[in-house]
Amino acid sequence: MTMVEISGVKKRYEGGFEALRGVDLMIKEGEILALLGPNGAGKTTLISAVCGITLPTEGTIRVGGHDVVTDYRAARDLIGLVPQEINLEPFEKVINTVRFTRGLFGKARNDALIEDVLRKLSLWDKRDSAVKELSGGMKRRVLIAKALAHEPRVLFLDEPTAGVDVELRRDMWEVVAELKRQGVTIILTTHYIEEAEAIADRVGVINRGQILLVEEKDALMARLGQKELRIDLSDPLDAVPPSLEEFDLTLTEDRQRLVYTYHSGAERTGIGRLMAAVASAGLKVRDVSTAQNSLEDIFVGLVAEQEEEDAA
Ligand SMILES: Nc1ncnc2c1ncn2[C@@H]1O[C@H](COP(=O)(O)OP(=O)(O)OP(=O)(O)O)[C@@H](O)[C@H]1O
Repeated sequence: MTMVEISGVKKRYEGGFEALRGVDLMIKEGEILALLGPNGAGKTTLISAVCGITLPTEGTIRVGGHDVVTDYRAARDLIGLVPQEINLEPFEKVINTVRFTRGLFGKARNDALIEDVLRKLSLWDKRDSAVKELSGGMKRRVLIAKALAHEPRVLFLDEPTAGVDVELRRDMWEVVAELKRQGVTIILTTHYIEEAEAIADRVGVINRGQILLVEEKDALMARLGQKELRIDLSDPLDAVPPSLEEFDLTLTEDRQRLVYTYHSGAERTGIGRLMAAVASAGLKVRDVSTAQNSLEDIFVGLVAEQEEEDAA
């Protein structure tokens, strides 16, 4: 079942800036989608639109089949939101803050559930502390607890681990894994590829208000796992020698470097055989180096493509 359905969504802010330029995205129930993108890409705007905080200028969004504009209440009831900015009542006790959120959503009091949420987020010992006494990382945990207090079916995490320590990051990942087991759909925005790698089923890349790619994480990771072996030669070559044909090498323009592409995760990379074949072909090697495709390379490539398209 499709849990979140975003069709043709555009958002133009007052003043004319178009933060979303036609977004289509389907998210299945129980799926974890990580949305990656540089600052200002439109991640927060998109989440705000799905949560009914920002009104799209064009397009429709449904959550659990409910239109977030015309059927706001029903859609919003399904959603938990962990915002990027900490917006807590400083003098309130942790436990009351979390209980209050549940009440806001019209759910009956459930102390066992609140205790469970607070324990999972290592907040139980702090339940009677005033929010203002907590560290920044602890406050972020409270935001997550609040979002979970009304048992959402869809959870949005807007850069949940930006600027937090490794321990909280791991805790958060565990909480996400458990929610997934319960069938909760999770959408998180992040700048960290390792975060997407750790928890996402699919990864989307957004830039300048457009989704540039949505791909199964494993496929994306396979692409990220591609490496290049660069062999610098002492003497320029006219062409790749026929004896090296099977390695599908490319010769760079200066004719002094052979480039071999392989998969770093593969059992057999073929590097040993290649080097032996290079020596047999009588080529003198001056240096070798390797380079890995990073998400940044993928970003840069996608962004360059997008700019070319925009210019066309
Ligand atoms: N209320 C607003 N009025 C006008 N422009 C806005 C408003 N909110 C956001 N923008 C602009 O829309 C663009 C997208 O912002 P958004 O916060 O959605 O990006 P983001 O991908 O979440 O970025 P970050 O990673 O920095 O949080 C930015 O250029 C931002 O300046």
